[in-house]
Amino acid sequence: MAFEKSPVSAEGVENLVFGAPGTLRAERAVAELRAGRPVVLHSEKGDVAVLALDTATPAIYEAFMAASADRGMLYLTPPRAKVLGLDAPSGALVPAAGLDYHSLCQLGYMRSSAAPMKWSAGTPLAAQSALLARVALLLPAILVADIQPDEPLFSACIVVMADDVEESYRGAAQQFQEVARTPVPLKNAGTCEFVIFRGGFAQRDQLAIIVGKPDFNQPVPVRVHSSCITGDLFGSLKCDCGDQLNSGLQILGELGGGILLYLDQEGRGTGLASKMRAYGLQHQGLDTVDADAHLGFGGDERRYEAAVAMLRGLGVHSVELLTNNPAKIAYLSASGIEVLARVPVEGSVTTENENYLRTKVARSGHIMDVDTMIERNS
Ligand SMILES: Nc1nc2c(ncn2[C@@H]2O[C@H](COP(=O)(O)OP(=O)(O)OP(=O)(O)O)[C@@H](O)[C@H]2O)c(=O)[nH]1
Ligand SMILES: [Zn+2]
Repeated sequence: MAFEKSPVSAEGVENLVFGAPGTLRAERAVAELRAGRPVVLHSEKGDVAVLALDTATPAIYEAFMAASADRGMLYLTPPRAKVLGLDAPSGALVPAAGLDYHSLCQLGYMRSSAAPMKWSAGTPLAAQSALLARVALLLPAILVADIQPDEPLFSACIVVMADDVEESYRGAAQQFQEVARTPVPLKNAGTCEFVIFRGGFAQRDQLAIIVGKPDFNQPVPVRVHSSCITGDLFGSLKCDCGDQLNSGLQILGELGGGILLYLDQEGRGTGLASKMRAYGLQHQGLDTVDADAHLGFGGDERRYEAAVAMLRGLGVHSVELLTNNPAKIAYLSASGIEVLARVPVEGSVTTENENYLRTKVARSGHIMDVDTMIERNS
């Protein structure tokens, strides 16, 4: 049979090759920020040049301030502003002119910092810029400078539309494709099927592990587990993640099979570097939530679009969720995955993780009874 080629427009080719343009811009901007280069965020209300402190250097900072005629402002996210004692529910903007790079970092994310004397309320554009830095797995401490759309000194920068980042989490941008599926024999869970998905914003490969032979016509037991390299891989005693990973796999087997989604979301979505910085602050006596707030992060920065897309890709619409975290149940339910039951997944309590577990209950609403867990272990 003759194969008829359909003509492809230039725009069609671009979409075919590069994906949705908004997502592409956001992904390029993320790469630029990680490389320590500024990007421009554009909205109808104006443009801002953005620089992430995490990857900048004193020289880049000085060049940024010179190019923006000293208009650079340090954006403090709402949690960071609160840590500094500011009443700033939308975050705060602090003029950077006159501050050297070290003082700026001090104010942006370090522990011993006094509240700034001069500040104004944060803007939506600054908040979107900080979101971009977070997606880049950088601290949300950023510099923003109002610029003209045609400002020549920033003309080489990648321009992102203000809505690109949030849009990238939605709709077509969240399509995942299964790229590999293979059996892997696991020590404690028998031979499982490892399914690799690719897609979504930032294009990280994600892993679904099918334990046993779950019945996909019934609610499927599912564990949505966020990566914790310290706990899962190295057996760190500071958290319960490694235990939860193992008991999660075991419970799935006992329930007749199920799925474990292993999400690339180190440090509750803040990234490994920020998690280790937070550990540094925890060694100084802060709890897990306050340590993250010092760095400018909210209590939990994770999103579960990838989990929802993978479940859909596997043909799962109704689940029994293995978790102690009500936020996971709420997120999946709001995304159209029916959560019919919750199955608790507990790790063991150690001297090193007891406070962490109690903080999860007291400040993050996790459903756990730490005292009963201690009694059961003893
Ligand atoms: N920022 C930060 N992240 C941490 C810390 N300790 C562990 N984590 C991360 O916390 C997340 C824990 O993931 P999960 O076990 O899936 O989630 P959970 O919120 O405990 O919920 P359930 O285990 O389902 O009850 C992982 O991303 C870890 O890397 C910490 O002290 N600070
Ligand atoms: Zn952990």
